Amino acid sequence: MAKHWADFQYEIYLNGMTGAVPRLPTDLTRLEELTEQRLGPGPVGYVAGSAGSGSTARANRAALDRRRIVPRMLRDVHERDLSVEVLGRPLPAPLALAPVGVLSIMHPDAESAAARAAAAQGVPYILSSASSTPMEQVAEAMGDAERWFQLYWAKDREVTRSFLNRAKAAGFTALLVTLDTPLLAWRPRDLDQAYLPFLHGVGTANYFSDPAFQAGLAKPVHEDPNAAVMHFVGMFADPGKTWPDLEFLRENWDGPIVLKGILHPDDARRAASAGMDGVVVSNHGGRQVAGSVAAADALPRVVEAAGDRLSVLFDSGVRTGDDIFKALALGAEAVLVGRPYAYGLGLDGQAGVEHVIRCLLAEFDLTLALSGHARPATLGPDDLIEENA
Ligand SMILES: Cc1cc2nc3c(=O)[nH]c(=O)nc-3n(C[C@H](O)[C@H](O)[C@H](O)COP(=O)(O)O)c2cc1C
Ligand SMILES: CC(C)CC(=O)C(=O)O
Repeated sequence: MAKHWADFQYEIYLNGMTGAVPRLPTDLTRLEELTEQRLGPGPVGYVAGSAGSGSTARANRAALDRRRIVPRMLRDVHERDLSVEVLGRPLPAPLALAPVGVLSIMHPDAESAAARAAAAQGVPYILSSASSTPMEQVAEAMGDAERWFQLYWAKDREVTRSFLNRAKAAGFTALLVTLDTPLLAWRPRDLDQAYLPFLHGVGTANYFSDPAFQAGLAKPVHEDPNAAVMHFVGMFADPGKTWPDLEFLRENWDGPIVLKGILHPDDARRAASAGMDGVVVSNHGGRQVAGSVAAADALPRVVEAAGDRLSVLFDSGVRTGDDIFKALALGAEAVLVGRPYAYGLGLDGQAGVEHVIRCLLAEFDLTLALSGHARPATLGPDDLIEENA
């Protein structure tokens, strides 16, 4: 019998018989405010912030909220199985932790704690290129648990080649290449506080520990850390890249490659033609293009363009189990969640991240059951209506 994630609900109630209540709220939309109270506006501002006036982040939420579930009755949901296969890998549920860099601004155990939480709950951890902990150290914290690597595609080919070799050697099985961040967007919350973690050397661990990166420096990192930071800023992304450049990645990575940040169906078609394995429909949680299409509004057209040639994953705005239901009903195979687990980490370390995963999946399991489904595979567009469409 598959695990029933919904059992977390009764675990909480039964613990309550001895006077215990959850350390963190089970409505995950409350985490941002709590984290800000606990950690102050600087770091939380970086995590919570988005591009421009925040219209894309708001649109992400509105597009999910506007879609309403139409539950079905009497369909035997007694035994349920949330497991799915994504990129040829069996997953216990259609959820992975999104790549979120610079996590040491939230908690000293940073990515290692988040990765351990993902491993404990069995969901894939996607490590950011801009992590505050070197990839080998995070991999070690995870044992043989499922891990994927997110690539910021550097200007310097040798650094990219070196990252791919290191990630492979450290057991990362899939590569997510983020395409929506060739430049850092206009982010007023960070600008108004003049706060950017990278300038303080946070989020540079993979680079500073990399022989190919070090080869580009006049002096070792510890002798001139400011020069190392400026070298990172100048090379971590490359606005000059075009579609034919993907060949280099295909040649240097033999596992699945997924393009993150796809919103237009033609870009999904190009991804398939370029031999990619999947896409993440994402607007980077509203952090890049202000005024962008909401990720959930872009999803159906990308799913149609992808056909059976690409795996389609989804992120940007997922906060609840019913959001996962909606993304899957619109055609995503799985979702990634970003900020909520970063807040969980900030509030309670590894346990906080595990709390976020368990809440999301318990609520998804219950939403699935209460709407007449025993498995993610039976979800489809008929399960939703769009208000005011
Ligand atoms: C603080 C922060 C750092 C992030 N760092 C990265 C990163 O290094 N690489 C990447 O591809 N996406 C990064 N993202 C974007 C996430 O992977 C994901 O697309 C986004 O958070 C999803 O939206 P959500 O936060 O609403 O769940 C970051 C997001 C946040 C909030
Ligand atoms: C700009 C990156 C290095 C980090 C990131 O993706 C983000 O802050 O959204």
